[in-house]
Amino acid sequence: MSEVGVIGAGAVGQALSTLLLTTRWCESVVVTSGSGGSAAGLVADLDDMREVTGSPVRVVHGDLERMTSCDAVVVCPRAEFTNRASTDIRMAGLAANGPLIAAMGREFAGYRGAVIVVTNPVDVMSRLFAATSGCDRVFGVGSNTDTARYRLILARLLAVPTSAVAGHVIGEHGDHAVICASSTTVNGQHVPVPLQAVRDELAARPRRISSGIGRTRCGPAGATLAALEHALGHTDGVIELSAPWRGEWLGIPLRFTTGRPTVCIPPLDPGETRQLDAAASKIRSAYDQLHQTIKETTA
Ligand SMILES: NC(=O)c1ccc[n+]([C@@H]2O[C@H](COP(=O)([O-])OP(=O)(O)OC[C@H]3O[C@@H](n4cnc5c(N)ncnc54)[C@H](O)[C@@H]3O)[C@@H](O)[C@H]2O)c1
Repeated sequence: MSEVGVIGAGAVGQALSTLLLTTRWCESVVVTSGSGGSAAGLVADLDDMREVTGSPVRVVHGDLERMTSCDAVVVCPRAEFTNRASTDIRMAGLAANGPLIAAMGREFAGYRGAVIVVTNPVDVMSRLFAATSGCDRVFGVGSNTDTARYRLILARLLAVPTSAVAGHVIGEHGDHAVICASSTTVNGQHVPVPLQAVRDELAARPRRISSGIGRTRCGPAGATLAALEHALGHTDGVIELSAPWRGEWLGIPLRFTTGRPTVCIPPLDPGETRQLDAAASKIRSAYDQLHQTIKETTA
């Protein structure tokens, strides 16, 4: 049994806490939010759900210090800003969310649990949290949602069940996502992937969700739950998460065995290799720029 901390009681934090209550593998969920009001509201709402469903999972409101005794912490706050970007939408959160995540990371210095970062741009924020906290079990959620969407889209385009499709989306959780088409199989056979159609739908899907229900929440919450289950050793298997690799941070497949990850990059063709290099370089330069700004403003 374990205790999970959720930092941020917005769309993702709410959907994730609900999932944690219904999946029932943890003992308690500790929730915190910026003003405290949303966390208190969420705790009361979940208490009601707990009573109705008979879930054994306790939900409590706690501060960041309380979180450091949790087995795992999910970092999903969002700083106040208006996102007016029409491309590279997730990267638009860099300047607003960076100082918030850096400050939070410092609060977790010496923390030994697993940290799952959701806040965008997630590949940069995961690296920032790892650098400021010194924690060595930090993973970012994003490429696993992209991979799930890829499998759904390809299955629909090829009229096969999703279970027949094996493939990954890696790199940036954003405009520089790399579709590993050359290693994708359907029923174990390599297939031609209609790349443009897949890319168009991968870009359209989050927009459709946000314009319909305000924010993406259920997919990312599911992806975060899966990341927690792998990082805490409840599930073994491969999952695409943002993690360090060859001096860079980006979404890559990790094979977890009892909570321990090993990198398992699929074979890439030359075009995919170039795309992955471009994603790594974009994430690195965004991180370097942010790191410099934070250093100057905290000096
Ligand atoms: N990586 C992914 O796959 C993925 C998917 C969806 C959303 N996201 C990102 O996750 C973040 C959260 O998204 P959301 O839709 O839940 O946002 P939201 O605006 O609905 O909720 C944000 C929450 O953060 C809280 N918060 C603000 N400052 C805080 C602080 N200092 N301490 C604790 N909590 C604080 C707010 O009170 C609010 O409860 C965003 O950056 C979003 O872009 C990432």
